[in-house]
Amino acid sequence: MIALSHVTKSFPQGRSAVTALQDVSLQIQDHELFGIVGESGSGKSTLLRLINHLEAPTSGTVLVDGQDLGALSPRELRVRRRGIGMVFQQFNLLANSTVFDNVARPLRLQRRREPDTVMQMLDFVKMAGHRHKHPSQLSGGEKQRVAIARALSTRPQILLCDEPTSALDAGTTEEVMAILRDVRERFGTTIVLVSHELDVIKSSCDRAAVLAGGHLAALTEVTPPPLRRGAGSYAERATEFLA
Ligand SMILES: Nc1ncnc2c1ncn2[C@@H]1O[C@H](COP(=O)(O)OP(=O)(O)OP(=O)(O)O)[C@@H](O)[C@H]1O
Repeated sequence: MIALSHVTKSFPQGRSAVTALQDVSLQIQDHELFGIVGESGSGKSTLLRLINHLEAPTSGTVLVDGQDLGALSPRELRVRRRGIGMVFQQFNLLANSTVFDNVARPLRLQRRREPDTVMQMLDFVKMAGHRHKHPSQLSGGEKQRVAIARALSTRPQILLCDEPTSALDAGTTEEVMAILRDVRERFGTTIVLVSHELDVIKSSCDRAAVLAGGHLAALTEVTPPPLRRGAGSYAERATEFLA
């Protein structure tokens, strides 16, 4: 479980400070697909970065499975972070490495050579056939699928996704969201998904936090849409969309 309790995060700015999050308390359960929505600047990315301790809270506590990551030594934190994968809007793939090498990299950093694991992950995101290509030869959706495979290569219990579909068109967005739903089904991963796109959160999340100006404006169950976008025939989807 991820538990934030009365978390405030301020960034110094000149002589004053910007408060990105103000007294936020929430819990994310294991295996949940949890959304974080809000307008630009509402504190979504900051909340996500607090979970793997890329940011430290100014006050309050962030516990992951009961553990305060801020209390760990740098070495312990590095080990702990292996259990928390991350996916970004701009994919962050290494341009000079092949698809295979990009996915293998987190394992190599742990001195693990597991080509079978890399291929399993590439199979899972349906990119095995592209393993010898470089990122510049891929579409945006393909790059994001590779980035997801890379994040999964070390089998994290938690996957943090920061606007993973914001650089993608609608059809590709649904493909990537379908993969994230499959990740949760197949591996039981807890997924925290930041997006400003309400339909992305609506299509996939169990619950969502709504942020406004750094405050937790609402914490809500998400009711799935009657028909998932991308599911059903074109005629069904067109009728649903237009009705
Ligand atoms: N490292 C930083 N230094 C100073 N201010 C920061 C820093 N990171 C975030 N902020 C400020 O904190 C506030 C929240 O930023 P954050 O990136 O969390 O919002 P967001 O909801 O993710 O926005 P967006 O959707 O535009 O990415 C903003 O006012 C931002 O300028």
